Amino acid sequence: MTLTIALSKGRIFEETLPLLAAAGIVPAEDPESSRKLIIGTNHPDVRLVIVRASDVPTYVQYGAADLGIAGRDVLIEHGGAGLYQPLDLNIAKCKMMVAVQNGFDYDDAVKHGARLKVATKYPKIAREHFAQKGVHVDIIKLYGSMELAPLVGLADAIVDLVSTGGTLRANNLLAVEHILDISSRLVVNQAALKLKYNTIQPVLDAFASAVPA
Ligand SMILES: Nc1ncnc2c1ncn2[C@@H]1O[C@H](COP(=O)(O)OP(=O)(O)OP(=O)(O)O)[C@@H](O)[C@H]1O
Ligand SMILES: O=P(O)(O)OC[C@H]1O[C@H](OP(=O)(O)OP(=O)(O)O)[C@H](O)[C@@H]1O
Repeated sequence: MTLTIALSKGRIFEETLPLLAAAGIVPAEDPESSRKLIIGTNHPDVRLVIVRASDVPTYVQYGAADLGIAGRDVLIEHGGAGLYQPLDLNIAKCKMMVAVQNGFDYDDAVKHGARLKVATKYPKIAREHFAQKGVHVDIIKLYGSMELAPLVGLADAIVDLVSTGGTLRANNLLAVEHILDISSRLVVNQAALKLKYNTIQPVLDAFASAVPA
């Protein structure tokens, strides 16, 4: 029975290679250098489909892929319908933070009930966070490079992923609030798990045994 695994290029693909290896799966090509979107493996019945990170849940939800790996950020924004999420893989770790330009008094703005303009690729997470704090916000949806928004007056604050903090520092920004710890999870199509149980379960077990500390 064919098994299709949805992955994104870059850090998730790189950090998934050891997990695939634990399941005895070795990709036939490197998606960084190949333009192919369907990549075979050493198993004739296992293939990888290479999609945008934020599209992984959609491919798995509709059964176009049986399994996928996606960040918690992406899964929250997607909503998780039709997905079984059995395993935190502890890869692609980072934090979802609120950041502002150095010199912007975030605490004071919050204390005085200012209405904040918040630029983000993660509107659901941002909306929920500020609703919990009781802060009024206008969410400005962006698709990348959120760090630019406060520098050019598009927003007062951003909600974005932070790992080393290097991108914030390079752009004169400061993290002012931690929202969530993020890592990537294995997602499985709920129908596929039942129909292909004998194929999928050993892969889940192998991944579970290889999750980094
Ligand atoms: N700097 C980082 N360090 C560690 N993990 C990260 C970092 N940035 C993002 N991630 C995690 O890795 C996942 C994939 O990130 P990646 O940069 O490959 O895709 P993207 O550019 O965010 O997505 P898309 O292509 O859909 O816009 C993110 O969803 C997040 O969970
Ligand atoms: O704290 P740091 O270690 O600097 O990492 C944070 C950066 O990493 C992510 O971007 P990424 O590198 O994935 O680029 P992208 O926005 O093109 O996806 C994220 O959107 C931040 O900009």
